[in-house]
Amino acid sequence: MPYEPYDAFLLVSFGGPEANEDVIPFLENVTRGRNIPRERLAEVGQHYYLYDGVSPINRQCRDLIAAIRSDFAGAGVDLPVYWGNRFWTPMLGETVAQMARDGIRRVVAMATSAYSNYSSHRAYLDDIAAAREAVGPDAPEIELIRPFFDHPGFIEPLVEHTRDALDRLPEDRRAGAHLLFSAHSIPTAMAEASGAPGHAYGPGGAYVAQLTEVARLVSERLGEDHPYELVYQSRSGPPSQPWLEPDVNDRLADLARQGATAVVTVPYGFVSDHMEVVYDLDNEARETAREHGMHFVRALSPGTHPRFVAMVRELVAERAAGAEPFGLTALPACHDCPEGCCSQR
Ligand SMILES: CC1=C(CCC(=O)O)c2cc3nc(cc4[nH]c(cc5[nH]c(cc1n2)c(C)c5CCC(=O)O)c(CCC(=O)O)c4C)C(CCC(=O)O)=C3C
Ligand SMILES: [Fe+2]
Repeated sequence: MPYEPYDAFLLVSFGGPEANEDVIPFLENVTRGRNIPRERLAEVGQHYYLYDGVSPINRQCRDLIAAIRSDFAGAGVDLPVYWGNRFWTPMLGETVAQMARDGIRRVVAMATSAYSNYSSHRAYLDDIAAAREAVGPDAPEIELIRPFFDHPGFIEPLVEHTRDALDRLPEDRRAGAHLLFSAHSIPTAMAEASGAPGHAYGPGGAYVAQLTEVARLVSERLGEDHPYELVYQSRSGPPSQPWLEPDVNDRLADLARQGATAVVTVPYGFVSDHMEVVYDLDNEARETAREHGMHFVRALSPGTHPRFVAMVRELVAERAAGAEPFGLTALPACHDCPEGCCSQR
């Protein structure tokens, strides 16, 4: 049985290098037309070379696809699953061309990104539109499921993984351990332009409002009394351009000065433990914590948690039914970013 009205599911992700010789061409793809200093690029290249040029993100996409396929099969959802990346093979454009050759007409897609802002949402919609245009009139219709930041399928794995991380601290350090909810920094102008135009999200736009609510929800559901806060990581761009702060490393140093002895970082701005998590948290932030004599544990991101995988199917059903987006916060989430939504500034 096909799954009305769709005839395929498409995972759209970022892509990452899988060998040393992929690193520079990958970084060129990511930064084309972007204002990123050379030194930053050289530095980011080193993060990848440390892992023999292999980003974990493609393996994580393959694992997620395998989990989605078996979840679909178990629930009787008969949709072939395709995969296309914005910056590395399999490239989105080639996947859309393949779907056209396979006779696929209407596709439901998921971006590996939970929040609303230009880089996490609009850029995916724009790249899907460009890929369809390149294929021409035979290209399938492609609808994206909504940003899922406040769906229980995203929140519940985060709660569980935060609890697991707390359990990994020495027992006498657990009570009172600080939680640092970490998300990707973006330029403040991009943050302010995030979300639906005209909606009063407050300073930092939809992105900061969503991150603030999700940190509150996860720490509330944890049901333990840990001080928590929102921090940012992986800043890029020229120093003259303001990006969201505070940086995770700066906060770790402050907390140490204030007498904190144990910290759990929760990479809740990400769907999987890709390079920005394993390098920027597991290496850099861990080293900062070590220098300051603090215990440091990093929670897992949702990855292939069964609740997260089930969420994908639930959101496909939600989109198929044209139902109101269901979430655990009062923040609006649109299926299709309206015109002007999540614009760059
Ligand atoms: C919000 C956000 C997410 C999270 C949500 C989402 O997924 O959307 C994300 C994810 C990712 N970012 C990634 C890698 C990179 N991001 C870069 C640069 C940038 N990211 C930005 C934002 C985000 N990025 C921004 C505003 C820039 C500046 C340039 C621009 O204005 O667009 C650069 C260039 C070098 C540098 O500047 O760091 C690289 C290499 C990888 C792959 C990791 C791997 O290989 O495992 C992933 C999943
Ligand atoms: Fe990025």
